[in-house]
Amino acid sequence: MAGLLGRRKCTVTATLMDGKALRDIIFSDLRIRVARLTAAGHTPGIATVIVGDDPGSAAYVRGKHADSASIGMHSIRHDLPADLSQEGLLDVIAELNADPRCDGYIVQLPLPRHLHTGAVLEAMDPEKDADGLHPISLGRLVLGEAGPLPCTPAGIVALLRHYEVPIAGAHAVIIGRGVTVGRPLGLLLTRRSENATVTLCHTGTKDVAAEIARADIVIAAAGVPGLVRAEMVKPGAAVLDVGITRTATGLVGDVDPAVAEVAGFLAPMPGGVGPMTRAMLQTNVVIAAEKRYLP
Ligand SMILES: Nc1nc2c(c(=O)[nH]1)N[C@@H](CN(C=O)c1ccc(C(=O)N[C@@H](CCC(=O)O)C(=O)O)cc1)CN2
Ligand SMILES: [Mg+2]
Repeated sequence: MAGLLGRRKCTVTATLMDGKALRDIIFSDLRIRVARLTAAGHTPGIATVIVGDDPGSAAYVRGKHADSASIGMHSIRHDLPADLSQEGLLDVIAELNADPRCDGYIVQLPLPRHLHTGAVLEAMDPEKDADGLHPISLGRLVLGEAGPLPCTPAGIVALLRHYEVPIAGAHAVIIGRGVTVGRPLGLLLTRRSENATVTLCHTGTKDVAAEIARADIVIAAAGVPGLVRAEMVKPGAAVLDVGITRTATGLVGDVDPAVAEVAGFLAPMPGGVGPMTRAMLQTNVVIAAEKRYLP
């Protein structure tokens, strides 16, 4: 806990939600499933598409390939120049849609501003949508039908379940309405299988602190360093930090470390939700391959 809380004297009450430990458990299961597919004649494959050279995005993509190698999958990389045209990107998407070695793929977000993210996601084969961000996948989520789930929201629900945080009947406050986290997480937590009551906060929310104070579960995905402070949090609440801001001194989350003195559960950044995002991506690809190649 010293790394999390620095040198301040404090009394930690929160159970740390260890995303790396849960990721390792998930990867052990995926290794077995990948071996089964390989024995059946098809080694599953993931592909990534990244446009431009943003160092953060490049690091996430490297992580995705390292993860797939570690569970025995093969992977395909498309590292494309920042000035790539929309047509050029759609050509790569069409290639991956047709490639039988690729069971699932992602387009790393955000894309450069001149590219139309919605049109790119829509051009993907929904059966190969490893991120759960295709409009058909999001529509299935709205309708409560089976389909790939967006990785960060799915990872958050898996963490809450693993640590037996009560979700049904809980009041969950999500801060941030982005398409990769906040918006689909609201849909996920309000499914009958989760049954939470959700408040989705955003830049138009009048009093975010008042919303946080009422929450049993707080998910901070705003990208505002230290947004959630100890005095805002209901004692015993579960707090999950999804925010990542790159500063001169390193990465900073949306949750002030002193929250660990008040919360019942804390998923810190790093080491909480991030590794679960990675685990859910590999899971989505293995599921896609199983659907295609196992009876
Ligand atoms: N196509 C997608 N783009 C983006 C997604 C996504 O799910 N699909 N999510 C984020 C980036 N992301 C994966 O792509 C991602 C973010 C953070 C982490 C992570 O492990 N974070 C670490 C801390 C960061 C670090 O150590 O460098 C942690 O929390 O422990 C993994 C994946 C936006 N784009
Ligand atoms: Mg754009």
